[in-house]
Amino acid sequence: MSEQQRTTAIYGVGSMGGAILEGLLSGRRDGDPEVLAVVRREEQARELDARDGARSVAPEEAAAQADLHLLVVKPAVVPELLEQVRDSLRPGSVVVSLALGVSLSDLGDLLPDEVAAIRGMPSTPARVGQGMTVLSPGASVSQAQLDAVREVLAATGETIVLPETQQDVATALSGSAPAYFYLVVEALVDAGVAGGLPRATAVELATQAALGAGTMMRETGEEPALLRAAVTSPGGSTAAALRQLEAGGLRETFARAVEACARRSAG
Ligand SMILES: NC(=O)C1=CN([C@@H]2O[C@H](COP(=O)(O)OP(=O)(O)OC[C@H]3O[C@@H](n4cnc5c(N)ncnc54)[C@H](OP(=O)(O)O)[C@@H]3O)[C@@H](O)[C@H]2O)C=CC1
Ligand SMILES: O=C(O)[C@@H]1CCC=N1
Repeated sequence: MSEQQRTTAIYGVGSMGGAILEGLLSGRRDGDPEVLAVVRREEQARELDARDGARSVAPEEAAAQADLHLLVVKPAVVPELLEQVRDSLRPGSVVVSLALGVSLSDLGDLLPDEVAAIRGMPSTPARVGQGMTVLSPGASVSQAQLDAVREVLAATGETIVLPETQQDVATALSGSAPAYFYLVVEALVDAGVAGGLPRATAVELATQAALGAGTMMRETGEEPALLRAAVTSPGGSTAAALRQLEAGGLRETFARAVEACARRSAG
């Protein structure tokens, strides 16, 4: 995949594929190739064609034209899609499967030898350039191909390379994890409303607390436990709240949630 002429195709523009597409489009510079999108519905194709920088194409056309193929269909659709496009894929191109539980071994069985495969796990904050994609490259992926994939995905947020054996638990801490944080904010908002706050105010306060806590962790690099201790004044309100969360089994509940998520990813 050359640095200059890199065409990306996205197969499946649903929740996750749509988020990646938005991230890629917002990072697109003048002169960059269009992002090719493979969708099934006419109406969705028309909407995409109306977007600057995107073009809907048939699967075989995407396969023949793109250097980087991002599969963002449901896991069960991956085999039939690759069956459809495998003979059109160009040698030297890279397929990144972003589907839960689809292994490098599965991809190897479905792809020609001269097409490299990467297993990945993205997250929906890709839509606002704050995603994380966990990448596990197959044995035939060159450093140049991996670098090129990371460079394209940079428009959607961070990337990290991990061994495939860590993909299932990484999914529990990354791809699925935004949902846990939304649930926490939802629960806080409901509690705030019960305490008398207008809903919009409760949403604003809880969202800013989430954003502030995330930014503090990222920018200070401090252990979360230390940051939490700094909020917890002796004999104060935070200590009273944390005691209730611990009594409610928060840590054990998260441990079980992560185990269940990883188990589901492992199939
Ligand atoms: N949602 C998330 O946060 C994350 C999802 N993923 C992975 O992303 C993948 C998609 O998940 P998600 O976006 O949530 O699911 P969605 O159901 O929202 O999206 C799937 C999309 O694939 C489309 N599709 C189905 N078959 C084809 C086909 N043959 N060719 C082209 N498009 C097709 C569907 O189109 P139509 O609407 O017409 O049926 C739909 O738009 C899954 O494999 C999931 O594991 C990974 C990490 C996070
Ligand atoms: O729930 C799912 O299966 C997908 C994979 C990770 C996040 N969403």
